[in-house]
Amino acid sequence: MTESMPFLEVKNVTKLFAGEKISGVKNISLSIAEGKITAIIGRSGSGKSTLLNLIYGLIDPDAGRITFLGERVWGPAEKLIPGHDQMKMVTQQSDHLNHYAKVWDNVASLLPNTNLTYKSAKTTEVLQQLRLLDLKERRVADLSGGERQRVSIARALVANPKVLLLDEPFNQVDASFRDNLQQDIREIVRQTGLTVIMVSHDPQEVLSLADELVVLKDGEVVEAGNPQQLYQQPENLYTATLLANGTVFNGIKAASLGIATKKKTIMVYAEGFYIDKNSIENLCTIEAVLFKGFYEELVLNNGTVKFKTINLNVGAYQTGDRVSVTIKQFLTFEEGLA
Ligand SMILES: Nc1ncnc2c1ncn2[C@@H]1O[C@H](COP(=O)(O)OP(=O)(O)OP(=O)(O)O)[C@@H](O)[C@H]1O
Repeated sequence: MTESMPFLEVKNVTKLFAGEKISGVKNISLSIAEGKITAIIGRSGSGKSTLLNLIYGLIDPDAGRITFLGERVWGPAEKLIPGHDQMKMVTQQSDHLNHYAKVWDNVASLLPNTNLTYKSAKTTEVLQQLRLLDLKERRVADLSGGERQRVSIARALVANPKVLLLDEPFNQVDASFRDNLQQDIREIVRQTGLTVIMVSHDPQEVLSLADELVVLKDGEVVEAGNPQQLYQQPENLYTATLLANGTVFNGIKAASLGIATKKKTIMVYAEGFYIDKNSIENLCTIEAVLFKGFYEELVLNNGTVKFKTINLNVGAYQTGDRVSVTIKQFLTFEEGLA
């Protein structure tokens, strides 16, 4: 690959579906960086899966083109077996697994028998990377949902694809299992230079896992950048509400909290408030204390507006307490509330 050649490029791609209302993706252009994890985020129906399917070549664009390593990605209209040879996709359904075969065979069967030493070594390597080696003799039918997802990913990786596409792959996996799997994927990316493009609904997941975020709204890219930048300085209210837990106010309500701005909308993240039990400025009532484990969510009301904040000092506040609230930081937007 030459220096100037983009790794994977989506250029002015449109794919529309006729339905009650026209939907799909519209005039999308983006460049995917090699060896990085790019997450596509957006509300339900914003076109995330459609974009992933277009990149993989599972559907044909109406207009525009996708190029991978300088060559066009062809869709089913031009290609008999859909899906690019150097990409692999894993979705929530692990239907392609043979549930009655062992984990080992499900993974090894993707490699040819021309070099049995390589086949065995590569299968061992991938099973090890995905912490499946101890389960290699188990039938897929006897595995948990999370373990099956690991097998699906191992199967996808055994043939050394350049790109792994993940469509909400961690949805059915419990939180601790998901964290471990995410760390393992990060490690594989670091070790092998694999490029990952994932679709996710989960803000925690994309913020901790992705190097780059692409935000889709109604089939269009509204914003893209690294997670920290998009979390701290989103250009759009839409992006802020996708990524952060916070409260959105109009100007009048914001004024009641001491924020003066000409912008239409204000968002304060849950961590943007400062609570003080001992001050009498800007008093608010605690309407609810929601235990979340190592922190609590407090629902507060100042008589004009209700909002939520987090409190790490678990047990310090009770429902009905009056506390002083100061806003440490907030974001302003020209957009009105949707
Ligand atoms: N094959 C299809 N035929 C008709 N409409 C479709 C088809 N595929 C997708 N759509 C529509 O295109 C829009 C985008 O769908 P897509 O599945 O890409 O969204 P998404 O962001 O992945 O949503 P979700 O998060 O709910 O999975 C939706 O309105 C959907 O109904």
